[in-house]
Amino acid sequence: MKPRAAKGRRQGAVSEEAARNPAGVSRPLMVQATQVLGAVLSFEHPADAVLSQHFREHREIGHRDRGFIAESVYGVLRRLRWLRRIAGAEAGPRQLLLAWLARGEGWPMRNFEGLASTTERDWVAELKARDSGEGDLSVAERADLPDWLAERLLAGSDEAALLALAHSLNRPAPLDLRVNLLKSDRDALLARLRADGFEAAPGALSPQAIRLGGKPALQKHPAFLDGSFEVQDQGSQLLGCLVQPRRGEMVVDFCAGAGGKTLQLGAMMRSTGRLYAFDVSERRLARLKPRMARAGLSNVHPVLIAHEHDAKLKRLAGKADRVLVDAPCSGLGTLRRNPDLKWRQSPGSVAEMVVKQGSILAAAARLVRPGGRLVYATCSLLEEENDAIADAFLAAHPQFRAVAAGEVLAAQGIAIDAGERLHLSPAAHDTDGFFAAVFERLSGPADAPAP
Ligand SMILES: C[S@@+](CC[C@H](N)C(=O)[O-])C[C@H]1O[C@@H](n2cnc3c(N)ncnc32)[C@H](O)[C@@H]1O
Repeated sequence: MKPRAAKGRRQGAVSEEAARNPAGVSRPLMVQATQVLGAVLSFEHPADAVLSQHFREHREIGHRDRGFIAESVYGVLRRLRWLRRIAGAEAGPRQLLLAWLARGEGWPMRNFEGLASTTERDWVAELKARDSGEGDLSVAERADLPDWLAERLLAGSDEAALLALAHSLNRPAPLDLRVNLLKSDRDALLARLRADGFEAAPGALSPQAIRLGGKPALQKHPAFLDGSFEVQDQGSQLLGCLVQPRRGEMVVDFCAGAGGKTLQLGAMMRSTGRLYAFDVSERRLARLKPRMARAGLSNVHPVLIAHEHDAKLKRLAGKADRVLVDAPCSGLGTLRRNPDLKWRQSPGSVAEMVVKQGSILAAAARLVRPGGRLVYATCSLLEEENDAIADAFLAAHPQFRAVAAGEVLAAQGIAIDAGERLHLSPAAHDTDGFFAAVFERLSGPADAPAP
C-alpha cells in the first residue's frame, strides 16, 4: 500500500495544543480524519489496513484521537448510502464527514465552530434541516446495503428481519477476549482485569470468553503480553468448540491465517498432539508465529501451501482426527468491524469465493480419518457460501454424515439454538455473523487419490 502522507509534524498534524471543540475535536484532527476517509473511500485497500497504516505513520496521534478518526471513518462507511442521499451523490470525504457528524452523531452547530468554514457551517445547518426523504427509501437504502446484497439477504427472510439484521450490522462490535486455558482460567482473568479497572463480564455464549466494556487499549496489558488472552469474537470461539479437539490428537486448521482459531485449538489440546496450521498466505502465517510463542504453544506446525491441492497435504490423507476449514469468504458477517466489505464485495467476488470454498472443503475432507470430524465454517451470512456449500459437500461425499452442531455444543454445556448447523448473527446472538456445519467421516475405504 502506498503511503498517503509524509511523516512527521506538518500542516494537518494533530497536536495537543490545537484548539478543540466541545467534543474534543480540533481542526487538524478533522483534516486527518478527512484524509483517511478519502483513502478508505477509494476502496483499494481494506479500511482497517488503511487506518493501521495511517496510525503507524502518525504515532503522535493519541488513543482518543485515533478513536475519533476510526469511529468517524467507520460511521461514514456504515451509513454511506444514507449520507450520500442527504449530502448529495457527489459529496467528497470532507462533506461526508461533516454530514456524519451533523446527522449521524447529532453534533449541535456550536461543535462546528472553529472546525468548519462559514460556507461549510451554512451547508451543515441546511443539512441538519434537510428531510432525507426516509419515507421513499427502498429496503436496501433503509438497511444501508447495496441492492444486490439486500436482495440476497431478503431471500428466505422478510423485511423486518432484514432491517433488524442490518441495524445490528451497522453498529460497532463489542470487544471479546478468549482466555488462554494454558495460562489462566476465566475467573482468574476476570479478577485480574477488574482489579485493573476494566469493565469485564463472562461471555454469555462461549465458556472461554470475557466481554469488555468500551474499547480499552490492550496491546500493552501484562495479561496480553504474558499470553493469558487473545482478542476473539465469541462467535469465532464457538467454531473452535465445534472442532472440540482433544489432547494428543492430530488436528488440521486448513485455512489458519494469522491463527485466531489455531491458538484456541492449540490451547484446547493443552499444547499436546500435532496441530497443523495451513494457509496460502505467507504474510498471515508469519503473524501467527509470535502469537504462538506468546500463547505458550509448542504443538502448532505452520505450513505454507500453494493451494488446496498442494503435494505437502498428501501424506496427511486419512490421518487427521479433526479438520477445520475456516474458509476464505465474503466476510459479510463481520460488517460491524469491517463495514467497507459491503461496498467492496460484489456478486462476482462472491461467485468466485463459492467455487474456492467448495474446492477447499473437498480437499480438506481427504485429510479426515474414518470416524474423524470435519468442520466447515465462514464468517458470511450468504446462503450460497454457507448451507449451499454444506449441502453440495454432503451430496458429493457419501462417506461423510452430518453431525448436529447444537448437540456438539450442548455436550460442552453451551446452550444455543443451533440445531443442525450453526447460524450466528449480531441481531440474534450479539456475535459476528458465523456459519458452521459439522461432518463426521464414516468408517470405510479411503478416498481415491486426488486428481
Ligand atoms: C477466514 S480466513 C481464516 C481466518 C483464521 N482461521 C482465523 O481464525 O484468524 C481464510 C484464510 O484462508 C486462506 N486461504 C485462501 N485460500 C486458501 C487455500 N486454497 N488453502 C488454504 N487456505 C486458503 C486465506 O489466506 C485466509 O487466511
